[in-house]
Amino acid sequence: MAIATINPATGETLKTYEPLPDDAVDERIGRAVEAFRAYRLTSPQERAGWLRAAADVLDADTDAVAELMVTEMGKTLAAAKAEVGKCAKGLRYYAEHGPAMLEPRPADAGAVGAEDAYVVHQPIGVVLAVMPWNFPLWQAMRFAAPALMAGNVGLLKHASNVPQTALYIEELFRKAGFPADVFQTLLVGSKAVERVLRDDRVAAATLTGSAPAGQSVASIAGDVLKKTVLELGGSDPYIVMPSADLDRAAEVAVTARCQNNGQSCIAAKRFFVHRDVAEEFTRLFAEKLSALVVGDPMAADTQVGPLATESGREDVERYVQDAVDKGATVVTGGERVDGPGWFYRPTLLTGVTPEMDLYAEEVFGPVAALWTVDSLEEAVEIANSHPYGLGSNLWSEDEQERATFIRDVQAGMAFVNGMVTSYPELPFGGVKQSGYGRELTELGMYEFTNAKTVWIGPRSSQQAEGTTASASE
Ligand SMILES: O=CCCCC(=O)O
Repeated sequence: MAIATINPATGETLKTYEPLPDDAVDERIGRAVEAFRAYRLTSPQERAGWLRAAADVLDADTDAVAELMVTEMGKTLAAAKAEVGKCAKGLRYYAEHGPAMLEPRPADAGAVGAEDAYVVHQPIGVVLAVMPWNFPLWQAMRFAAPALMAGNVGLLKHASNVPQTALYIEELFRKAGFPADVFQTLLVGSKAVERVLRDDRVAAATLTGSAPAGQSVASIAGDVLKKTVLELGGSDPYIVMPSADLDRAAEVAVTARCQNNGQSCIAAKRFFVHRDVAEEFTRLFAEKLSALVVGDPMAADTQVGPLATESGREDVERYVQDAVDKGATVVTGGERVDGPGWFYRPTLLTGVTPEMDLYAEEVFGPVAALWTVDSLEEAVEIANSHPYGLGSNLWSEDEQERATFIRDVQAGMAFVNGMVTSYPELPFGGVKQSGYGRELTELGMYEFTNAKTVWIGPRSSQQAEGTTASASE
């Protein structure tokens, strides 16, 4: 894919970039290494100051950066502004809590015959971040805020369709006053990732993206024995039981499925509804989906903008057509919007069966697949049969059902009476083919630190004194 800004609302190519040649990439890695030499010695408080300054820069740049994201990948302007706000909040969160997370953790020195023993989290160096276009600012910040707080330096290989946002992120950290080259954007295609990851000067990598991209990065990293964190696809279940507030569950279902124009790894994609309430929930869900305003993402009243790429819309169309060919029913939507841009109508499908491609894959667009089930156990069993295990949602007032869901659902995140959302204050990540490792909180921060065990014995002088004292007793 060319490195270019192509407006998904019009299909117009606005700006193209030549990828950085290999020697320029090598030179930037060298600069990152130099930056790390000094940056690792800065105090957590200094880094917190720069993170706070970055949040202030974002506040000031909100309108410009939000418009840039809308132009590059088509999310609505309201969603883009909310994303900028979330990034500023995340930066401030790690500025406030990061220093405490990095305090040495004392161990039981007496139990190990030491005078002092503790664990100290030290930065590991240059971390490569391979990031997707769907939350072009937040996904990068979800990595950068804890990683920079910990004293690492970052190299960002962003998705090829958001080059201007990628360049803005480098500028953001520069404007915030971080030392030079602590965070650099590499405008390169995905083929360049292997070379960067194999470079001895790069310590680790994080990737948010597709399962195939994750497999590729994990296998290269395995070959050179480097740490990786992978946040891959999701096909989150959304289970609705008879005790749920159906109207609220349907309202949130619409947001959970259509957020970001349906293009989120943590979007609810498979809806399991108990037979007793299936008809009513389906009616409410379809009614609310079809009421969504689809259109120009810059317009204030738009709720669903275009898909980010032409090929992305073709994929969605293929999944829906395949399901319909194999017997699924389109309750609402099921078609593109005529005219320029890559718009697709919010869609509800029922009658989904295992033969359909969307059953075990991820549909990256506003398409909800609904199953009628007879019990929570049945819902969880079908949900768990999917290769992904990122987030999961349950709507129920029943304590026993909640406990069963939390215990049995195979997912990195379980949300009850709400929709899966990332918060700077909560760990984020999945299991199975959704990846491994965690982002955010101290768990995320520690992924890219060396948890160094420190054991300090008594000083020789003390030992000698102790020996003399006991000899004279
Ligand atoms: O595609 C993944 C979306 C994650 C969004 C988030 O972190 O909120």
